[in-house]
Amino acid sequence: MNADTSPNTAPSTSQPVDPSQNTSAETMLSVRDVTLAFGPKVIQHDISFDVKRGSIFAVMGGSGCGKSTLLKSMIGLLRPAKGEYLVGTENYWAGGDQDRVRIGRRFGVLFQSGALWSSMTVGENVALPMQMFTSLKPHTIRQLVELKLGLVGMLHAIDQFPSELSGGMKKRAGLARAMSLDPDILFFDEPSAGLDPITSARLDELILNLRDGLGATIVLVSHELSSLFAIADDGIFLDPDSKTAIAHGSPTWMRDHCDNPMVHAFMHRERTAPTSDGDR
Ligand SMILES: Nc1ncnc2c1ncn2[C@@H]1O[C@H](COP(=O)(O)OP(=O)(O)OP(=O)(O)O)[C@@H](O)[C@H]1O
Repeated sequence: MNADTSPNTAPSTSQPVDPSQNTSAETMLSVRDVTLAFGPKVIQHDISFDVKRGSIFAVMGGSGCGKSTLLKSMIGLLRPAKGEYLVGTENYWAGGDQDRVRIGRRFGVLFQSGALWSSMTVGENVALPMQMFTSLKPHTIRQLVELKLGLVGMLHAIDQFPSELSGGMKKRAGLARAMSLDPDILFFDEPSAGLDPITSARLDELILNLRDGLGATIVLVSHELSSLFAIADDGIFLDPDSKTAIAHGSPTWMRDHCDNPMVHAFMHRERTAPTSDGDR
């Protein structure tokens, strides 16, 4: 991302920006001057960035800075106090509920826990969005479920219940369900949380395969540095003190070239001084 001031690409603040970003790729999601708040409590303000088609975009920052709040807002669970989200050319919050439901169908979400229905098999979990939102016939749904589970290496577990799965398998099954309706954008909340390093590395590989093999566009929240360096093409770093973005670029660029002390410390796993909110 360069410091271009065209409305499609420019962060509104003067944070350090990675100059190596591909600004010509199609923008799938544009976050424009967004402020997030719970009542009078502002969590982040004036956040702007673009997510490009076929890229992996990471929302980064220390604990409590507002990563999950931003993700929640991007998937339509929290209306921003100010600013807008453009999904392709559509303004997510500008229309009515029906418009939001329609646009939201273009999103697939993988929650931290996998969020599978415990009383349904893996196959039934993946089939559910298709049964709810399409008029596909049962045998077509079954074929699609098998396809999605095959993509994440979980076809063998189609008839198992979530309680029979390991943490990594639950994530994979959750991923298959997130892809159930062929979303334009996948959102992952801490995909590696709770996984051992090997399982986490396998999940990273799978996420890269989805990007490279299917051209998936992915937005994720993570503070797993090894995972961020391995998979993310672009990202934003949120600061809990100034309550806005303080760097914009790939995690490797932030690690190697960003001289903001907070970003540098985070990317190099250094301790920073406790802030007013305590030692995060
Ligand atoms: N429903 C809510 N009402 C009021 N404040 C909230 C609410 N949800 C989150 N917050 C506050 O918003 C801030 C950001 O929380 P959030 O969970 O988005 O941070 P995070 O960066 O995702 O943290 P972590 O990395 O620890 O998961 C925190 O101060 C939190 O207490």
